[in-house]
Amino acid sequence: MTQVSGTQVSGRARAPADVLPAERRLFYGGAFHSAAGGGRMALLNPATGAGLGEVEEAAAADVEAAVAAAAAAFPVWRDLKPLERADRLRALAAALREHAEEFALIDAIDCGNPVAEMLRDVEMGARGLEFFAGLVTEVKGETIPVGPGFLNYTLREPLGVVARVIAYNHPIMFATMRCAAPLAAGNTLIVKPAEQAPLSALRLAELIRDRDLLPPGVYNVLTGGRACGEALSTHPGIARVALIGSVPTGKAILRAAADTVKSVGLEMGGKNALIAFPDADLDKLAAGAVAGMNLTWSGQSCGSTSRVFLHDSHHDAVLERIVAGCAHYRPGDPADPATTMGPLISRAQYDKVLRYIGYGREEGARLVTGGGPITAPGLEGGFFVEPTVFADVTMGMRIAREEIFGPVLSVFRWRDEEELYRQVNATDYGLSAAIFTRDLDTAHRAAARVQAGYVWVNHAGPHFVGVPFGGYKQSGMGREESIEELYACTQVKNVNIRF
Ligand SMILES: NC(=O)c1ccc[n+]([C@@H]2O[C@H](COP(=O)([O-])OP(=O)(O)OC[C@H]3O[C@@H](n4cnc5c(N)ncnc54)[C@H](O)[C@@H]3O)[C@@H](O)[C@H]2O)c1
Repeated sequence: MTQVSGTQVSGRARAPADVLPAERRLFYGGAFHSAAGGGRMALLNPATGAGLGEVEEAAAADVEAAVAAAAAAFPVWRDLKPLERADRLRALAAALREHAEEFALIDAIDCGNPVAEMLRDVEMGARGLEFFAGLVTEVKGETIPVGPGFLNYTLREPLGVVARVIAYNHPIMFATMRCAAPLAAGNTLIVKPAEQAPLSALRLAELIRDRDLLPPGVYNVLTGGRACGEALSTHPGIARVALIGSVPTGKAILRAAADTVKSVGLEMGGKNALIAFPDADLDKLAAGAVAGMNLTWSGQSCGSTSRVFLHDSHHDAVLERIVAGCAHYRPGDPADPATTMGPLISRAQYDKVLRYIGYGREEGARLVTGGGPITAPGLEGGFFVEPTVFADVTMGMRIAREEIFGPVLSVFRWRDEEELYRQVNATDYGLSAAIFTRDLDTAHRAAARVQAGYVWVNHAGPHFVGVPFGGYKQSGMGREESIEELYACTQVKNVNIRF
């Protein structure tokens, strides 16, 4: 196991203190400010349990000040020529790439995801900014024939101040790619990073300020917890609140936003199914089942295919290969480029995952591999749990129905296709699904039957910039990473002229 001491990227040794941002205050109106109530939140390195200092905690008064700053910047940003807005977003993407190693390392230390993967997140962030920069001229209207003597047209206008409340599992990617659409549409933004991993968003704010990348007040960062998220969701000066987070949080935001009738976007959890048909290529299927679990970040992905439905004809052979595939992950210091599996984010998440492993055992699932913490040298203080696979899982069990958000895979055995769909769709979630078959008819038939917003055939896991991502049922409202997200950050005005 890698000793958890100094950190390195590309062979250059750096101490964590050198890379973590010094600025821990709230960022709004182009400057850093101390939290009005003096609140602070402690941060931990989840791989070691070591402290990473504190960040300030925004309370209602800080939300008030940030909303005022974002509202003041709105007309400036809205009225910038669209192509100039696009230039600013592209410059932000370029700055992100210039600092890719730094951002990846900050996230590795702060959220525990391995640095090699976080470099990909930075690249996704930059690509997302560039993608939406390219769409600025799509914030456009249309003409509608209403009869002679009239001209009827629509305009798409930005909403105003948008709040972005985000989860901890891809901090810099969510603070960039998933913030690009509101900015491209001409809105100003308040980002509330996850309380567990806010440092890369603060470093981004520093960069925006130091390099004058965006006008003051356009991109604001409020570190804080639930109270800050709640204040953003209820504030009358915020026109839209968009969440990446859990279903309970999404429901709370939906309720909180009702009084001010805000636009709401929700990207929430999943209990996603991978369906294996008898004709699937067994090696690719097993590799897909392992890849779909996102074990690199300990399964902490909304899209993880944490329910695998293997056909009776290949069940045992594939299960064996899945277990072998899980063994290839190398837990270690997330700042080491050779590490391929990071820890869970926190003690609370670690306890939750172990609790669910307990439920699996108690409810009669068969533990095939894993099932406990990883206690290798150098990782004692970290929140590592073994890749865990349960077989003989049935829909009555909690591990079959509830999102664990950890490295726990539930394997089902199926024989009857109708019963398969019944079980696949028997959850309140509907984010993603994966289908493995060599037959096109089967692939299309299954894709039509699964109640999920994002479907992979013969692979599992990747996202594609420009492709609508979002959930059916309680997994979400709206679609992101695509032009649909841009439209969701606008409102349509209709103008009817009589000559
Ligand atoms: N669909 C997606 O794109 C996507 C991506 C990543 C994670 N997720 C989901 O996120 C969850 C894991 O992340 P988490 O544990 O950080 O989620 P969480 O819901 O606990 O927290 C997400 C964010 O919401 C804030 N928050 C919490 N309570 C709030 C409230 N009442 N009002 C306003 N804001 C509030 C948190 O401070 C945090 O910033 C999982 O369910 C996962 O599936 C979804």
